[in-house]
Amino acid sequence: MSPTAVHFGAGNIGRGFVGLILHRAGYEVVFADVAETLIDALQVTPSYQVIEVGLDSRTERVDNYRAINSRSHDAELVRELAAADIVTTAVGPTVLKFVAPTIAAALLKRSADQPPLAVMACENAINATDVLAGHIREHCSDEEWAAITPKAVFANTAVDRIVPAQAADAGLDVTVETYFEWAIESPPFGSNPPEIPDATWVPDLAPYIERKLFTVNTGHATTAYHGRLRGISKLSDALADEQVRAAVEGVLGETKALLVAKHEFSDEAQQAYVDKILTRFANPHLPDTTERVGRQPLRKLSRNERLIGPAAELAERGITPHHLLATVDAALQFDVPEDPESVEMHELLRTLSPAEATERITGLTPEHPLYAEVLAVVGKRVTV
Ligand SMILES: NC(=O)c1ccc[n+]([C@@H]2O[C@H](COP(=O)([O-])OP(=O)(O)OC[C@H]3O[C@@H](n4cnc5c(N)ncnc54)[C@H](O)[C@@H]3O)[C@@H](O)[C@H]2O)c1
Ligand SMILES: O=P(O)(O)OC[C@@H](O)[C@@H](O)[C@H](O)[C@H](O)CO
Repeated sequence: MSPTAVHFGAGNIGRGFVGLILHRAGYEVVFADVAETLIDALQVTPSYQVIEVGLDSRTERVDNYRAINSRSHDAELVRELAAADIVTTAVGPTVLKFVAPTIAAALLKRSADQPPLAVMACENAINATDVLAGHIREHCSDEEWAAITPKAVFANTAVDRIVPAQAADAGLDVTVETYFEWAIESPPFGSNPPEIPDATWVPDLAPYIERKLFTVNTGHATTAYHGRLRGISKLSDALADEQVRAAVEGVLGETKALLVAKHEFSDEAQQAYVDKILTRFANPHLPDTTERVGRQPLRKLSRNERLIGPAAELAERGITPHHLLATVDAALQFDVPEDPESVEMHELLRTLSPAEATERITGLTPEHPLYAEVLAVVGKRVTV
């Protein structure tokens, strides 16, 4: 019988990356999602395709999965999780708090004789699994938490594969880039890591997740926000624009300086990583958009995220990150009525003073060396 992995979030990265890699590793994947139509489709469709586009394009078929509606079938999901080998998430960092109660209930129900459940959040955020574990902790009494901890292994991960929003007529099939990396910290598992041949096991995740978030995602966000300001919709077209490209190379030069100073990456190795990423963004076969990549600007402008995170650390080292500040300015102008965070951001810029908006949006306070620079940028966009 196959081992079982329950995966929360059957969206783009869920089907196009985490589900695929777990399937390849021999797991029966149980997708859990709140989107009824998606779950209904998975329940009646025995397989879907992952279409990798770019150099070495190929198509893979994923089958041997089941699907559970996590909104209407929580009890069934708790039973499934209590018996599973792995649980992963790709729901978005702000949604982790909503899946935590179900995982907490399953761990309480799980027999102490079973091997521990491997818990791995696959979100674009630093230490997302620790955040999930924190939410699970909030749902437990001290006694319950003490009973749960031997029954789970919490491991942080960094996932990297560009999976754009899919065409309306794609069904369950997912178009993705050919590149992928799933880095998982190995120490929490001791000598017993789960069998996932495509994973990269690392002794310390911090350099990997920071390099990923502050290079791939900082560069991506910069392409999206500057591209959108110039009226460009397709991500690869945005990077082809001379001014956008200069902005992206500027921010990646700044984050390179930080990453090289902070971690054991040489200048050459980090530049090679940057160059590779720029070719990934430029992939013309990938139908990615500035709207998707810029989504949820309040999350992206928050204190430890891809823009303010590295900018703040550079300022703490005495460097003014002019290019990152220009991207913060472009992000504050991201105006997409269908994106609730974009709407909320403009509401904040309409109703708060520059100081209030700076603290509320970026989490920076007046003592921080970056504060004055960011206040000046926010001040230009406040319309009170
Ligand atoms: N798309 C990418 O290129 C990519 C790459 C790496 C990491 N990520 C990260 O993966 C996560 C998901 O991104 P995505 O692009 O797949 O988004 P997506 O919107 O395609 O998928 C998210 C899925 O989560 C589901 N969901 C929302 N709330 C839920 C809940 N309470 N319980 C269960 N399911 C719920 C949604 O219905 C949706 O199907 C994000 O953290 C993102 O940053 C995305
Ligand atoms: O998913 P987000 O909103 O955090 O960021 C948007 C994109 O930058 C992101 O999804 C990338 O495509 C992905 O992180 C590549 O690995």
